[in-house]
This record gives sequence, C-alpha cells and structure tokens, in this order.
Amino acid sequence: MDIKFIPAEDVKRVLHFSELIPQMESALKKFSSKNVEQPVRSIVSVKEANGFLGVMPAYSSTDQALAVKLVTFYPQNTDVPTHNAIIAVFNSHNGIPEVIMDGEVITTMRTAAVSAVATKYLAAGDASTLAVLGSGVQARSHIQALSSIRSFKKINIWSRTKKNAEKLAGEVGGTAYDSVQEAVKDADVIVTVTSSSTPVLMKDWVKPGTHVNAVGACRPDWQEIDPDLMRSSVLYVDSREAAMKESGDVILSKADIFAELGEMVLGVKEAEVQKTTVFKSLGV
Ligand SMILES: NC(=O)C1=CN([C@@H]2O[C@H](COP(=O)(O)OP(=O)(O)OC[C@H]3O[C@@H](n4cnc5c(N)ncnc54)[C@H](O)[C@@H]3O)[C@@H](O)[C@H]2O)C=CC1
Ligand SMILES: O=C([O-])C1=[NH+]CCC1
Repeated sequence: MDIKFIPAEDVKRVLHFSELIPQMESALKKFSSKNVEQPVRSIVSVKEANGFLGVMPAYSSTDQALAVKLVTFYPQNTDVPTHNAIIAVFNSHNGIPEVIMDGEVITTMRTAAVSAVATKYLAAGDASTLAVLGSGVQARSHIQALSSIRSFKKINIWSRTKKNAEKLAGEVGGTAYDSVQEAVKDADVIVTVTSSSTPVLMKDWVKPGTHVNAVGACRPDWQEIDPDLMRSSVLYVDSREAAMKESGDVILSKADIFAELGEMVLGVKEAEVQKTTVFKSLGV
C-alpha cells in the first residue's frame, strides 16, 4: 500500500479562497440536495481537557470521493493550535487508502469560506463595517475570506484579552474595542469566533438587518449567541441534522431553522437580506 502524505505547507500552497469559496458554494448545494452521504459527526469527549475528537466521514458518488476528517478540539491549548486534524482519502472504487493530509489548514480555511458564502448572500451589498468577536485562528481566516466578498471600510475587533484584539487589529488595519457592545454597534456583518460556552453577543446590541456568522459553540450545551437574537433572526444552518444534534445556540433557544445554506444557494429558500440573519455554522 502506497499512501501519500500531504503536509500543512503543501495544503496551504494550493488552497486559495478565490477557488475555495465557489467550491464550498457548490458543496453546500450537493449537501442539501442529498447528493452526498454524510452523517452528523461522532464525538468522543475528552473530559479532562474539556475537549473532543470528532470523526467526520463523507462519500460523494458524483465526485467519486470517499474521505474522513478526524479533528480534535482542545480549547485550553496555548502553545499549539486548539484545533488539529488529519484527513484520510480512500479510492472510492476499491476502498484502498490513498492519501493522508493535514486537516488543520483545511479546517481553518473551509470554515471561513462557508461563512463567506453565507455573507455573500445574506449581507447587504454595501456592507461596510465588519465586527469580529475573538482573535484566534478563525478570526484571521474570516477577516481574509469575508474581505474577498465585501469591501469593508472598518474592521472592529473585540477579544477577551484586549492585547490580542489590538494585535489582530494591527495586522488587519482594524480597531480594537473594550466591549462587545461597542464593537458591534455599527456592524453590518458580525462574526463570532470564540471558544465561549455562554452567549457573548446580545440581541439589543445588534442593529436590524445585520448578518451574523455564528461559528463557535459546537456542542449541545454551549452557546455563543443570546437566545433572543437566535429566535428573532432568520436562521440559516449548514446542516439541519447537525444543528438539532450539536448546536446549543439552536437547541437551547428553540429557534426555528429557516433554511440550510445549500437550500438558499439552490434558490429553494429565500436569502432574507433585509432582515437580521444568523448563519449558525457547525462544520460539515
Ligand atoms: N463551525 C465550524 O466549522 C468551526 C468552528 N470552530 C469554532 O470556532 C471557534 C474559534 O476557533 P479558533 O479560532 O480556531 O480557536 P482559537 O483557539 O484560535 O481562538 C479562540 C478565541 O476564543 C477566545 N475565547 C476563549 N474562551 C472564551 C470565552 N469564554 N469568552 C470569550 N472568548 C473566548 C480566545 O481568547 C480566542 O480569541 C471555536 O469555538 C471553534 O470550535 C472552529 C473550526 C470550525
Ligand atoms: O468542522 C470542524 O472541523 C469543527 N467544527 C467545530 C470544531 C471543529
């Protein structure tokens, strides 16, 4: 058996948002048309670390693609990334493993690319202020991906540790804020990319018509968004099945899911641009 290994630097060299965003748009359509077999991931909790190992298999007969991502989330990591992953790709005709590749870069970029698809459809065309809550890996990749979809004049950043918000603001020409409320006040697009398990973004702070990409809180008892904001917004998800099993923001608020992003891209469901919208991302 000759299994090829593709390291992170090689994945990084060939992955570009300009190609990845349209690829994700296409993948979301296939997912919502039930053209892929992709069960909700299995999770093994690692209680001592407040973390988990997720197993994410998928098969697409049209793409002749059979693969699985194995991803860990250790939120307390400080010297190494909190998310680590590998992806194994099998030959879909004979089942032979062909490639094992780094999955961390893909997790970083794929997640932001899907939020970019949501933002492309759901944010106002003239959206000019982006607010980012969190200052880690996803904060950086979201600023890059979303900036390729809209021309933001202002990027407002809040993070639990002000120094980290200031560092990121310095990198991207943005402004660091002391409070979430100040950071999101004028925002047309908000991204929540924290490892918080309790709400950080409150309904009363969000101006009507804003689009929110809610990317953290991927466990059924974790929340990142005020339940009132979940209930009063038009709610989009990547996967209904996953949202009902994994998202504390959806389950605990009892908010109604309006559509999967793939249904919206297909035109089966409206893109409610004028209204306040939340895209709850879990990762597929
Ligand atoms: N939806 C999806 O497909 C994916 C979601 N994620 C989620 O996105 C979030 C961010 O991920 P990364 O940027 O990779 O992590 P990271 O570890 O690089 O950054 C985490 C950020 O959250 C902040 N934070 C931690 N605890 C907090 C708290 N209690 N309150 C407020 N801020 C807090 C940290 O200070 C840091 O700014 C995580 O919740 C992660 O699980 C990550 C990958 C894929
Ligand atoms: O899709 C993904 O890889 C993840 N979603 C939440 C944590 C990791």
